[in-house]
Amino acid sequence: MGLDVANGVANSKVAVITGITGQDGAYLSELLLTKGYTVYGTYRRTSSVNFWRIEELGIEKHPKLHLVEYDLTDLSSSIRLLQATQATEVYNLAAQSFVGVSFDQPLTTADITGIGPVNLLEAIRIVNPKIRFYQASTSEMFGKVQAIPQIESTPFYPRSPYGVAKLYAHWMTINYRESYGIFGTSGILFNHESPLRGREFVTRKITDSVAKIKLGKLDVLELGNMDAKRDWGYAKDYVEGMWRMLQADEPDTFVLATNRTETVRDFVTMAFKAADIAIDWKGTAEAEQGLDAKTGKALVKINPKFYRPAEVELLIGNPEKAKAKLGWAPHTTLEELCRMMVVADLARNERGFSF
Ligand SMILES: Nc1nc2c(ncn2[C@@H]2O[C@H](COP(=O)(O)OP(=O)(O)O[C@H]3O[C@H](CO)[C@@H](O)[C@H](O)[C@@H]3O)[C@@H](O)[C@H]2O)c(=O)[nH]1
Repeated sequence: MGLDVANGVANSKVAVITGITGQDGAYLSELLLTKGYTVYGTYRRTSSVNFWRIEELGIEKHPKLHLVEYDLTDLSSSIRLLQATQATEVYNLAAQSFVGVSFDQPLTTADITGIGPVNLLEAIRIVNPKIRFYQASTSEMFGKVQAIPQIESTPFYPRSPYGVAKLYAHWMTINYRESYGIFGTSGILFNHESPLRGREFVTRKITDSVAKIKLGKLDVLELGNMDAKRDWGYAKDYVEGMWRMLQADEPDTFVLATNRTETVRDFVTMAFKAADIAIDWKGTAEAEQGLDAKTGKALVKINPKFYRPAEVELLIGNPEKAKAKLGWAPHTTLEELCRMMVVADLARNERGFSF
């Protein structure tokens, strides 16, 4: 039994976190280890598995962190995982999580992101129905939003194969809760970012590019739809919310968000500002450019290849329920988050880091 550092008591809790190589998997592992959990973090066999995130957090050699090869699309693998680990909590963070890719790979996305979680729910039903299950649902399920701001009861209207797949898994979690009494909780998380974000997502693409431009390693940042509005929070705040959801008395559905929305363009301006570069926006629609206010040099351009077949134009969530029932609130402003990411990417680019 480990010592729960936060509460000073013995902790025999065992968590399985699928998707340990991702941003949320890394932060959640760090959080649960500090709480004394034994953590089994799963990763998928690929030719180049990369643990740079848990290495950056310095937890890759933690004695209570075990890395396990596992495939979410395989039921027998899911059953063996729960039997072997004796898990008390399962956090399903594994997914094909890039919205843009889901338009090119809709069936793979459906398999991993939609049906994958049902393998875990079935495994829980078979191995130990008392295991608590967290499903990483998403604000992408709101898609073409039916109300502003979005809350737990807002009707869904997904706009991507990824959003549709996530919605299936979301309802299956609720269905297993209602049908079999499984503690299946779904967190509808709005966009959450950090220095550990992958560069395929827009915020990190921006902060990494801004750092490269500042250091003279890149001329121009090319983006798609800069009018899209997102409710961006800090991933570290959000994994705390996931953990709180599984400590509640009852399984439920919760929105985690900041209740503030900004355009991609605003985030670009903010990121350049964090690197002491002022941007002037010129032109309209496809011809829009961001110019260096001092030199007039083009630093940002639209490239239509980054547009999506269908777009989610506006997301903004109200986390009132999580606040009232879980005592959860975001603690990091978008300006602080953006600056943290730019500073990290400046340091990384200076030392030639490439993830
Ligand atoms: N990735 C990317 N997005 C761009 C670009 N240019 C504009 N965008 C716009 O930036 C917005 C955010 O894109 P992403 O950062 O890729 O995130 P997302 O599509 O909102 O999805 C993320 O958040 C979801 C929660 O709402 C998550 O579920 C999902 O896995 C992912 O983390 C989208 O409207 C996208 O069209 C670009 O060059 N790259």
